Amino acid sequence: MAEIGFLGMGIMGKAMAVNLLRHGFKLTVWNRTLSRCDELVKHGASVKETPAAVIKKCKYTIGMLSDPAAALSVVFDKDGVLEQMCSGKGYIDMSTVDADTSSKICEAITSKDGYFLEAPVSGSKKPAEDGQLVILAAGEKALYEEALPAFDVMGKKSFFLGQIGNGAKMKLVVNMIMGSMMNAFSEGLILADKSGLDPHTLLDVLDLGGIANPMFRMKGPTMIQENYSTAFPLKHQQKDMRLALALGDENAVSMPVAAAANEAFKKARSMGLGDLDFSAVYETVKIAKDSS
Ligand SMILES: NC(=O)C1=CN([C@@H]2O[C@H](COP(=O)(O)OP(=O)(O)OC[C@H]3O[C@@H](n4cnc5c(N)ncnc54)[C@H](OP(=O)(O)O)[C@@H]3O)[C@@H](O)[C@H]2O)C=CC1
Ligand SMILES: O=CC(=O)O
Repeated sequence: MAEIGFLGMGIMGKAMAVNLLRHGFKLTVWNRTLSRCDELVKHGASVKETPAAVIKKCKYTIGMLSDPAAALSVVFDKDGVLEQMCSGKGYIDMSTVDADTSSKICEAITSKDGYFLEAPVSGSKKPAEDGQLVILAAGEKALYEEALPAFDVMGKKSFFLGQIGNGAKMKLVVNMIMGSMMNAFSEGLILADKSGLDPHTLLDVLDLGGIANPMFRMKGPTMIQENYSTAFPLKHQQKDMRLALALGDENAVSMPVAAAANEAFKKARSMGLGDLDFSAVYETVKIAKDSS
């Protein structure tokens, strides 16, 4: 089995890489903060000191980075992906970015005769650990097919959505809905509490009805306990709202609900909650309640 490169050992990258190693894939990994690769070595990964060195060694390489700036930096900066990209090699960016960022990366990779695929994922830390992600790929079909054995380990379902940008857009639409739902859910929890109802009973009622969903089921109990242990960092959810709103701008789609949700996530960031789980947006609603 050919060795796969993996750039970015954050919450998601690490979970996805460990899962691949557990299933017998050989990986060479890199992370900006190199010490974060130590745990991967214990699971059998090799480490290189630059993205370029990973690309040189591997037939194809996956990137899982925080945001557009990070995704671009890893490709274009000194010792980056582009330096060793050449014919026969592939790069798969699984970060959540906008279609423009993905197109810039695609153009640069293909100008070096390399293959490019964008493949953002739906699903958080636990689905990444369990290989239960939903993969939203677009771009070079041949690279998609080459990576399918790895996608089948990382995810429960992979979609090939056609031309570059479609995977990025699909991911932003999904996360725009998720961020808006999280805000409505937070308001509901407070409204129940303020009206003299038990929020736990609200969770039971929700779970039996037409709007039952895994997010309410998983996040509800921890939010009531004010436990925001990070699975999906709030700063990344706000980035996704911002990028989704920009997509709305481009297409003249009015999104007042998403715009309000974005404001709540911005407020949470200004309160220093950006590194907590995105469910910590609940704190912005609680403040209003506590001060009344
Ligand atoms: N967590 C989740 O539930 C999900 C996240 N996503 C998306 O996946 C991506 C990764 O998320 P997640 O793992 O949670 O994020 P983390 O914040 O845990 O990790 C971010 C990674 O990006 C690296 N990074 C940040 N800035 C730079 C830079 N300028 N140059 C090089 N590397 C950089 C970090 O390196 P360092 O360690 O050095 O800081 C780290 O490896 C994001 O786009 C996110 O929106 C998608 C689905 C679910
Ligand atoms: O991007 C986050 C997720 O849970 O999906």
